[in-house]
Order: sequence, then structure tokens, then C-alpha cells
Amino acid sequence: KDPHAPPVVFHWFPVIGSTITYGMDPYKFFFANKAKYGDVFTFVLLGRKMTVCLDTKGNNFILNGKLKDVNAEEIYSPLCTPVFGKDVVYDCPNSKLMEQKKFVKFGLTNEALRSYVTLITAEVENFVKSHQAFKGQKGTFNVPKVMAELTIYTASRSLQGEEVRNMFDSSFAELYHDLDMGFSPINFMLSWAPLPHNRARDNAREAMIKLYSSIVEKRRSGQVKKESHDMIWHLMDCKYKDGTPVPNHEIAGIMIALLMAGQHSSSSTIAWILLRLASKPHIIEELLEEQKSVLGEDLPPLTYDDLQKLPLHAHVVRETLRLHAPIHSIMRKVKQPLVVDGTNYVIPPSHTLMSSPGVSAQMPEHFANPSVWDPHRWDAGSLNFEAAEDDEKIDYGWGVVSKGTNSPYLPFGAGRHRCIGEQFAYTQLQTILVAFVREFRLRNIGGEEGVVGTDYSSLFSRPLAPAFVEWERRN
Ligand code: HEM
Ligand SMILES: N#Cc1ccc(COc2ccc(/C=C/c3ccc(C(F)(F)[C@](O)(Cn4cnnn4)c4ccc(F)cc4F)nc3)cc2)cc1
Repeated sequence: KDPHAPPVVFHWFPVIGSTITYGMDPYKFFFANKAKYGDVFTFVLLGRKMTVCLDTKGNNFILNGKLKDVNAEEIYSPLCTPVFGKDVVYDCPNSKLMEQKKFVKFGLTNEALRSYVTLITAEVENFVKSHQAFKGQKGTFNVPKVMAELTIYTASRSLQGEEVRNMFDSSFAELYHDLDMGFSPINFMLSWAPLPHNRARDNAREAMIKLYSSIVEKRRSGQVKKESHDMIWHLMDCKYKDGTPVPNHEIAGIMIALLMAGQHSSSSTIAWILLRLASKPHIIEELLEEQKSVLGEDLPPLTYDDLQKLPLHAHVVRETLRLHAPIHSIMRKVKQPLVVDGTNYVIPPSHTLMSSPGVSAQMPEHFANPSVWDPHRWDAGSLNFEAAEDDEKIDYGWGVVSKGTNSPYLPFGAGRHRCIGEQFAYTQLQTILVAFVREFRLRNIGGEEGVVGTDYSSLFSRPLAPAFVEWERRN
């Protein structure tokens, strides 16, 4: 028994190990084993030894790990490369990923985000007036399904651009669906297996790369005037440090990666937001009040600057991400024997590290009544955790970020692999929220309390579907 190895979670069978108990409810699994073994323990996931490091020290140890010690692409490439395509994100050296993240981060300018608020609002207003689910004065709708549709329309119209948005009304939706079939946890292991869903994924990827490349060619030929701030226009102008422009197939790959990232994370989050509000309808009225008092009784068309003046809307998003982070587990390959900070555990290269920032976000030590969804816990000056001004900052080449060293709240990760979509996500989510609050009252069917459970079976945690709520159009 190696005194320097973390304790191993008891399991009956090799290979299967704890796969089922972890896969059914990762948070329940993490908290139960945290109580038994502490913040560092190893479990078996489909034959792989996963060493979990929990709480703020665990988050920091894994997310701020050094390149020589921990590696993301070895774990994520088998899943992501067949979906995103060659030479982008995890199919290239980390230094190239850092440059690609810089391109995207610097493409999300305030001017771009400002234009997105108008475009997203137009998409939502058109959606709530014409969609099948919202015929008449009141009714019920399946929140996860309808929000998945709305998310793809709003994201494609703004970040992806008009050509991609228009393609979603036809062929693209089918291609997206086939590609998405390949974006599932089994493909951490079986991504190269010649299974039907993988062939459909590969065909869809090649077709989508051709479509994106033809959009780029048409724009380069001068047939299309630059009248928007979508990410394709921006990437067409970007050059790597060595002077080479971004090739068409890499523009396509990056756009596909942004489409997949944004779709799953945003549609899960906006669905949770509406389900939580339906369980606490009085907060919807508070949100409407906030809009009227800040923007005026007549509720003028929303602008990007308005969003910065609606704190309760921001806290609704922030609190939803505290309890419903779309990414529940973050993984890294161990590259060389690694001593876990503050312990005498040595983790060998045969192990994979697993971080779950959602655990520290639901610990009573960091948040009072952690399982209560309460946006007001974030009100200015309230007792709970406020971002420590002095937390360390660092720049990996795509902009200064806080290392989040002691933060128990990291829904967007931390360190060199931290999310660069946060600003876009907040803009999209808050803009949709503003429009829904103006248009509808929502409540649980029969007015009862509570929200549906969480589906952990796919790559992103999301509400168990179907999940119906009542809506009523405000006159
Ligand atoms: C509520 C919305 C979102 C959440 C909660 C979220 C969460 C995360 C997390 C936890 C990571 C770190 C992953 C890791 O360390 O392995 C990450 C990385 C990333 N996300 Fe997001 N994300 C969101 C939206 C988006 C959007 C809208 C985009 C693109 C427009 C995006 C693009 C990325 C990229 C490019 C990375 C970097 C991956 C790397 O460096 O390895 N995300 N995100
Ligand atoms: N029995 C059983 C049984 C067992 C186990 C399970 C489930 O087990 C697990 C284990 C781990 C995980 C990990 C989630 C994970 C990690 C990385 C990514 C990503 F890389 F893809 C992403 O970060 C995503 N992203 C970023 N921002 N927004 N989205 C990304 C980055 C850059 C990029 F450009 C595009 C991207 F989209 N996606 C998801 C999920 C499920 C189920 C059932």
C-alpha cells in the first residue's frame, strides 16, 4: 500500500469501478467521497485512474497547473478534434491554442458586444411572436427544448454571422445535429471507433468546414459588404505571431468550436434560469421592476450599456451558474510525478486529474445555505464571498486574467485554459432574460415549488427534459 498515493474509492469491479455512481450524479459522488477520504482521492472511471482534488486548493492545483506537469489536449483531443476539425484548439500545440484564444477574445470587443445586444433582442422578439410554443395568450412550453432552439438562433445571428444564421433555417440544423452526436462522453474513449454516430459526425464536420470556407471565400472576393461584427470577419483579418494568416479550414474549426461551446453552455444555463424563475415567480416581477426603475417605465429598446446597470439580472445568471455549472468535471493528463500542494501525495503519470469547481461553489463553508437558489446572496455588501481584489493576475497571451487562486466560484474555470466566452455568454443570457421578463409571466405548472433534476449523462450538465412551465403574455 503506497503511503504516498491518495486513497482509492471503494469499488466492486475493475474497469467499471465507480463509473456508474460518478456518471449518475458527479456532485453527490464528490461530496460523499470528500466526507470519507478528504479533498484528494482516486476513483476508477472506465478503467482510468482519476485523481480528484477538491475545494479552492484543489481547483488552484489543477487549473493553475504548469504545462510541464498537466496537459489538457491529450484528454480532450480525441473528443474535440473529430468535431472541431484539424489544427485548432486541442489539435495543435498549446502555444497555438493561446494565440487562437487571443484572436477570439480580441474579437469580442465592446463594439461587437454592443451590436450583439440589438441582434439578439431582434431574434428573441421574433421568436416569442412566431414560435409554435408561444401561440396565443398563455400556455405551457418545454423549457430545455425551446431554449436550445432560441440559443442557436441568437448565437448564430450575432457571433457566427448572418450567412450561418440563415443556414440554420435549413441544412445546417441537420449537420449540427449529426456533429453534436459525436460530442458525447463515450467519445472520450471511442472517438475513432467506426460507429454510425461517428461516421455521421465526420460527414457533418467536413460539410460544415466546406460551408464556412465558402462563406469566407465569398467575403474575400468582395461580393459581401462588411456590415457586422461577427467572428468570421474578425478571424479573416487575424495573423499568427509568425505572420501567417489563419487558414480557411482553421477559421472553420474555430467557428465550429465556438458554436459547440456556446450552444451547450448557454442553452443549459438559460433553461436553468427560466426553470428557477418559474419556481420563484416573484423574482421575475423584481426583474421587471429593476428594468422599469433603471431604464424607464416605457422600457426602451435594450442597449449593451443598459446591461451594466441591471445588477439583479446579472446576479440571476451568476447564481444559476453557481448551482448549475454546465461543465461539472475538468480533466488534465499528469505528465510527470506530481506532489499535491499541502499533502505528501505523489500522483503518477498513469493518473488523470479531475477538478470540479462546482463542488466549492456548493460548500456551506463558502456559501450560506448553498443549495438555495438566491440571486440576492450576490447583492453588493452581502455577507458572502466577494471577489478578492488582490487575487493574482496572469497573462497567457490572450489577455490578463485573475488566477482565481482562492476563489470558490469558478464556473468559467481558471488559468491558461480559462473560458474566453464569459463576456459573450453574459451578454447573450442577460439579453434573452431581459426580453423574456418583458414578454411573459412564468410559473411552475400548478404553481408548485421546486425544479427538475439534472441530466449528467451528456458532456454538459443540463436540466432533465422534458421540463414544462406555464407562460402568460403580459398585455
Ligand atoms: C455559461 C457559459 C459558459 C461556461 C459556464 C463556460 C465554462 C468554461 C470552462 C469551465 C472552461 C475551462 C475548461 C477547462 O479548463 O478544461 C471553458 C473554456 C473555454 N470556453 Fe467556455 N464556457 C461558457 C461559454 C463559452 C462560450 C460562449 C464560448 C465561445 C464563444 C466558450 C469558449 C471557450 C474556450 C475557447 C475555452 C478555452 C479552452 C482551453 O483553453 O482549453 N465558452 N469554458
Ligand atoms: N456511465 C457513465 C458516465 C460516465 C461519465 C459521464 C460524464 O462524464 C464526464 C466527464 C468529463 C466531462 C468534461 C466536460 C467537458 C470538457 C471539455 C469540453 C470542451 F473542451 F469541449 C470545452 O471546454 C467546452 N466548453 C467550454 N466552454 N463552453 N463549452 C471547449 C473548449 C474549447 C472550445 F473551443 C470549445 C469547447 F467546447 N467540454 C466538456 C463531461 C462528462 C457520463 C456517464
